[in-house]
Amino acid sequence: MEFHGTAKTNRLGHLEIGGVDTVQLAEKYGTPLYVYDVALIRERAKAFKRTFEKAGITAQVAYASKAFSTVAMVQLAAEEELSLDVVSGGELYTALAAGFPTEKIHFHGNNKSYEELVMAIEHNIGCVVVDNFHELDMLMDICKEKNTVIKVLLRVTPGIEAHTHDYILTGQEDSKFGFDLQNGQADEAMRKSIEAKQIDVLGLHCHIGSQIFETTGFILAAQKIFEKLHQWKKEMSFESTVLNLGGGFGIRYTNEDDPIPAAQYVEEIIAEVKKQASQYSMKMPEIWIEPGRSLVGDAGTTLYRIGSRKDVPNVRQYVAVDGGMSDNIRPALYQAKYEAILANRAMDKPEETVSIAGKCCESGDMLIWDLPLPKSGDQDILAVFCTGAYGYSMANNYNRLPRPAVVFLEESKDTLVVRRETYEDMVKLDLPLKEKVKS
Ligand SMILES: Cc1ncc(COP(=O)(O)O)c(C=O)c1O
Ligand SMILES: N[C@@H](CCCC[NH3+])C(=O)O
Repeated sequence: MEFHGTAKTNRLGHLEIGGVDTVQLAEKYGTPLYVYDVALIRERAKAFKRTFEKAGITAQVAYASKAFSTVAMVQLAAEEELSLDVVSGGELYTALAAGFPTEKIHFHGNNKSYEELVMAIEHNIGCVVVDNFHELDMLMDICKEKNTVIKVLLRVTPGIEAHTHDYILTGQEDSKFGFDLQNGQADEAMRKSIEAKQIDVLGLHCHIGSQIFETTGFILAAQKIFEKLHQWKKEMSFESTVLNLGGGFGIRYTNEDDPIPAAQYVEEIIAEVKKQASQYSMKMPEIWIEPGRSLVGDAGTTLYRIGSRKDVPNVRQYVAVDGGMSDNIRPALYQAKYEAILANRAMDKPEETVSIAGKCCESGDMLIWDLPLPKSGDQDILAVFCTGAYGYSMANNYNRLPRPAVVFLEESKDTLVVRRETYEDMVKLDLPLKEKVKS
């Protein structure tokens, strides 16, 4: 199996990441445990930025924090001079708590509340990505009341079916997101925004989906958007200064995945935008992108301790770990596939095929089906790779399982960035009906 980033086997035969022995980490912090290879996140961020710089394109690379939003991660994004995409008051609050520069925050979401919009405006965030008419009206009201102007992008739906799981498609016509580019909605939104004194339209946004392996969808989206921009230039004298083509760049979870390098997505997008701008004699817009998964996905690994085993003769060996769909819901939600090894016996060859079960009370709580592993037993440490995106951020307390801690690894140092939830945390929001029931 191909390791990601700084992951390797050390002289004890253990999996090491960022120069730190993961077996020692499991001892020190307990399991399940999310660990991140910080150098790999930095490398991914630099690769995106470098590609724009090399091409001489003014750009913003906004980290889509929904992939993994914590104060430390947002601070890391700031260190790497990324912008930040937030999609809720909670993500915005996290960014503010991290001290992220507010002018580089972009606020997304298909149902932002009045309170969330007020929060965004009061903190002078960089721009709001407007999704629908309801939001546009609220924004105008709030700005009128506060006598201010808000910079916006209009999110458009270009009518493109990217090749990915149905649940993570967003650019198709029948989508809950954005103004439809073809049925007149986007035209109306643009007209309304241009007329409103409180709205400063920087340009358009579009996000076609997630875990996408080819550039065709991005190219098509750019073409459709430019067709529309050309029309708006003639009809409304509108020229876009920004074109945000979203995120969605795919990563390799298993050998079945064959993504192109980040730089290639960006190079092909730049080439198409240049071509379109020149074809319509329009100014080259700034290009913004919003990678989430491709910045943090393969930098994350989850460490579990193996517990019970169940043999279904001639059918399957179930091997259970101390986490599951509560810390990684992706296999249950999208039939997502992962690779894993035994962190404490990283050199051992596979001897059997087992299926990794979680500990939640659901038959569907299976993390990996048919995984080749060395003969494993109680207390072995299973390392599941590529859990850095939409793992911690989609974690939950089903069965009142406390969410795992998160540790950053870099230059042989481990730093706890999210502490493990405790049983006390599990009941801290509960309000009792009475004093403890006496037995
Ligand atoms: C609007 C928007 N931008 C960016 C992203 C990030 O996507 P990904 O993590 O696939 O890069 C998403 C999630 O799909 C999204 O909805
Ligand atoms: N949460 C999804 C991706 C959705 C991204 C947000 N639009 C995943 O784990 O793949």
